Amino acid sequence: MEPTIEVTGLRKRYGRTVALDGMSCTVRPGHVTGFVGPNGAGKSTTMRVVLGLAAPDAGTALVGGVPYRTLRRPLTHVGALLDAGALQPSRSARNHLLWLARSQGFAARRVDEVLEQTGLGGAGRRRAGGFSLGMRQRLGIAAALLGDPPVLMLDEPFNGLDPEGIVWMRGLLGTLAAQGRAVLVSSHLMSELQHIAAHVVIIGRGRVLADTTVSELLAAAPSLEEAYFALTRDAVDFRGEAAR
Ligand SMILES: Nc1ncnc2c1ncn2[C@@H]1O[C@H](COP(=O)(O)OP(=O)(O)OP(=O)(O)O)[C@@H](O)[C@H]1O
Repeated sequence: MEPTIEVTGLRKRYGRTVALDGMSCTVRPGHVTGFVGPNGAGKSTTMRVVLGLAAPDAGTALVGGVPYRTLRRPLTHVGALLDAGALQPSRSARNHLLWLARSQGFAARRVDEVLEQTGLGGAGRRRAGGFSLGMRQRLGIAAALLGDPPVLMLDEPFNGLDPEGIVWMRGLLGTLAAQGRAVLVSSHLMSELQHIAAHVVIIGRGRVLADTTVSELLAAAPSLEEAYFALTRDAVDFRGEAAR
């Protein structure tokens, strides 16, 4: 499977709210692609549509050229971190991952590998409900890595991480991309993206405002943050909703 995410002409309304308004972009392998935009711009909705968790009103979303729902053993194709809080609180971290692994026919050994890889080796038997936000993020990453997928889609993976966790996450994302995977990372932390992303898709009000390399943006603006502000000035969702 070619590690790509291709989104074409996605439209999605929730009642009167236009969440996606013709979203199109392609995420390619070998580098981290940053996915940024103001609150409510449509980042999570795009990711949910790619994963088949929300149905678009129009348009297509393909992973490696096919819709996610047609993938057999999907975790071997796409690893996703959408909501790190989405776990059974009474289950241990290890059992949470074992349950996922069994559903996909992975060996239990793989669970221990991803626990180690995410720094949770010593916490695997602790109740996930008692985890800090940063630990939940790590557990969410562990789940995303379980199937060793060529495509990763991570919604705000830096959330809740302490400084050591942030450095670790930077390194991990760089390694995953260098291994030839397609890595899509949404974040509001422009300075973080400037560190790790080679490509950025900037969105506003459900559509793409810029889909370009970080170096191209930095050639026109002193920082990624300033480039972002210039592009999104008129696309702040909850303050501009009436203008739609
Ligand atoms: N299930 C839903 N029901 C109703 N409205 C929704 C739903 N999901 C998303 N929306 C709306 O769709 C728009 C896009 O939301 P989305 O969560 O995709 O944005 P986002 O870019 O991820 O924002 P944030 O940066 O705040 O996480 C918002 O106006 C949001 O309120």
